[in-house]
Parts: sequence; C-alpha cells; structure tokens
Amino acid sequence: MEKLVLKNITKQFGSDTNLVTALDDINFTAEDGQLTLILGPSGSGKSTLLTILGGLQRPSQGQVAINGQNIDQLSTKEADQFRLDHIGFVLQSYNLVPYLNVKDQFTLVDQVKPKGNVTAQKFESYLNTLGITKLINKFPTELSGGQTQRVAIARALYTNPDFILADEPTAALDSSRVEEVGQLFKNIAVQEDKAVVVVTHDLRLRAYADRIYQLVDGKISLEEI
Ligand SMILES: Nc1ncnc2c1ncn2[C@@H]1O[C@H](COP(=O)(O)OP(=O)(O)OP(=O)(O)O)[C@@H](O)[C@H]1O
Repeated sequence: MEKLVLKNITKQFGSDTNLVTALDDINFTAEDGQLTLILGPSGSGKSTLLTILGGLQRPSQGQVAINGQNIDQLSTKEADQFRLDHIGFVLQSYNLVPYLNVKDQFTLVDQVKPKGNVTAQKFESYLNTLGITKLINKFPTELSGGQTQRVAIARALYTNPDFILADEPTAALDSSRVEEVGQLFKNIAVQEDKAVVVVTHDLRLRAYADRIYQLVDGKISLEEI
C-alpha cells in the first residue's frame, strides 16, 4: 500500500522579489517495507519536504496523504496526536531536552505517550545497535555530535511509529556508524514493514535504499535503481 503520498506539492516562502519556491510541484510516494532516500544538495528543499510530509508545516499547494488520510484536513490538535501516534521524527536539531539525561529522554516520551511504545527488549536492541547503552546516564551537553544523533534516532524509534522521517540522520557519524544506522533503518523498514524516509546529501546511504529520489532546486525526480 502507498503509505506516504505527496501530490503536486508546492511550497513558497516570502513574496514579490523575496519569493522563494522551495518545492516546485512535487509528486512523491514512500511505501511500507521500504527505505526511501531523498538525495539533494544543501538548499534543495529536503527539510521543507520532510516537514511537510510529517505535517509540521503546510504546503502552499497540493495534498499530503498518510495512510490514505489527507492530513491537511486535520485540526492542529488532531494533527499533533496523529504525529505522536504514527510518526518518528529524527530532526537536524535533534531536539533532546537539555536538562534530562539520556534515560529520562525516553521516560519523558512515556509520559507524553504512555501506550504503544517499543518493548524493553526491542529498546535494548536499538540502544545496542546504536552503541549508546553506556550513555544512558549522560546529559546532552556530555555527548558528542554523533552520540547525540544516535540518541535522537533511538528516541524516534522508541514510540514504535508506523513510519520514520529522518533529516540528515548520519551527518555527524563516521563511516562505520553510517553503515550501522543505514542497516538499522533498512531492517526496520523490511522486518517491521514500515515506511522509512531519509533526506540527506550523504551518498553512503545509497546502498540501503529501495527507492531513491533526487531533489534539485525544489524539483524531484525518481531514480531508476
Ligand atoms: N521558513 C523559511 N523562510 C524562508 N525561506 C525558507 C524557509 N525554510 C526554507 N527556506 C528556503 O527554502 C529553500 C529550501 O530549504 P531547505 O531547508 O528545505 O533545504 P535543504 O535541502 O534541507 O537544505 P540543508 O541541507 O542545508 O538543510 C532554501 O532556499 C531556504 O532558504
């Protein structure tokens, strides 16, 4: 089934001489069981696309359908709940809570969303794969960029989301970590039958992709692979 669909999406910022067309008539599909990669240089519109896909901002034109539901028609409150229940975001800013240690980043998720999160066993396996088990008592200021990134990935997976949207999830990682994260995303897509969408300029992730889109100057094209 087509899980995430963008239909004729355009996004513009500003007006008149300051008008920027960040996305220009985008058509895009991501399916369950697949890792979909969107590759593009800086400024090509990747973050804009991902945040529209997850309902964090609205398009100027076009439709966003998730699980067959047009999310533009949801109220703000409904959209917030929908995101919490269904979407795992890995954002470039990581969004870790500065005054909570790593363990409590997850306790906080439990408070906001008490049900449907991953089992303790699965959580352990994510921590293990991401190499962050020993960091559980550290605070964000004590983590390196790569460690922060891996905690942010674990937190996105923790809610057991139907689909995962990741913005440059490997930017701060060395090659061996990139392989682990690429393989982890791929396994989650295939073994858990989820739609995983990664926007990146990191070509090292190509090896794990089932579908690759190229985004250049706000225009998208599907690569034959
Ligand atoms: N809130 C905003 N207001 C004005 N312009 C914006 C806004 N958000 C994005 N843009 C512009 O839209 C274009 C696409 O930006 P976007 O951040 O989506 O690109 P990107 O491919 O994610 O870049 P990067 O890899 O550097 O994060 C850029 O020209 C950017 O300056």
